Amino acid sequence: MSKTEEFNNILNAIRNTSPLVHNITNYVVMNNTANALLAVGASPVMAHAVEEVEDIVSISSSLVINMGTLSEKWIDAMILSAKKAKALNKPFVFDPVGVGASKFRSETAQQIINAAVPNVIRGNASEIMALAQLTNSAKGVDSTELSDAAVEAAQKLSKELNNTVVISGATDYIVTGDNISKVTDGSALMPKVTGMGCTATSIIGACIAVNQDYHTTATVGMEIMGQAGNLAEKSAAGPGSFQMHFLDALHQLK
Ligand SMILES: Nc1ncnc2c1ncn2[C@@H]1O[C@H](COP(=O)(O)OP(=O)(O)OP(=O)(O)O)[C@@H](O)[C@H]1O
Ligand SMILES: Cc1ncsc1CCO
Ligand SMILES: [Mg+2]
Repeated sequence: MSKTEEFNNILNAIRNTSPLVHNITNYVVMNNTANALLAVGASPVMAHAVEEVEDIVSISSSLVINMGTLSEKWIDAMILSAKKAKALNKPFVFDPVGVGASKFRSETAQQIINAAVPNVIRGNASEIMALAQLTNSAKGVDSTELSDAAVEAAQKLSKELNNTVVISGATDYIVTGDNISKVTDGSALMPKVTGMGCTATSIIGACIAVNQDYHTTATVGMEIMGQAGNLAEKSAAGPGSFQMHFLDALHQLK
């Protein structure tokens, strides 16, 4: 199947089936990511109470865990829901926001991965490098280039966990073992709006809900972000209007 066919199939499947995507995400981006999921055609639910997360996982088509604004109860909910997703074979994507910035975040990321290996992990280059160091007993990354070092780290992680690892940035790298895809679409205004990375993770959540070829679906997720970014940039005057036009672009994507 061509890249365009894959893109169309996955986007159409999201629009035709409106998969329920369960998000445990951070206070900063909850509204943005829920709106982005609606705009792309999915159905978001944000739920983080320990009393209900297992029920919500059970009725959802995929799970997104984002550790942006952690606290103890939320971590309990993340672990419960990750285990439930694994037990029910529900696709699960993890965003290790700020891993490496504090001991608390690093320990939490490790705990979540230990509870259930995410089918896809999406982070920026420094997060993916920090995560690879956590799970990795070997020392040092030889490359001097940040992106090369991050890709090497992603490959190590992906091979260790037997999953797909996405590094976002001006160029996105989607890494599944030795299989590496790149997405170069997108706008320089994207890192000027908070939570575009979190949005990327939730969009991947919508894609993996409809197709479990994780390398392909994660790549299509980043391609959706990139193409919507290209479109939004045409009408945006700055980060504020970009954010609005980005939602419209997700809705208008062909
Ligand atoms: N310079 C850039 N040019 C084009 N696209 C970019 C650029 N930087 C980031 N992006 C895109 O922006 C989105 C978010 O990626 P980024 O790496 O900024 O995430 P992040 O650091 O996790 O963000 P946040 O933590 O604010 O959610 C991705 O879709 C990525 O492709
Ligand atoms: C700014 C910020 N701080 C914690 S989570 C978050 C949203 C982007 O990841
Ligand atoms: Mg992020």
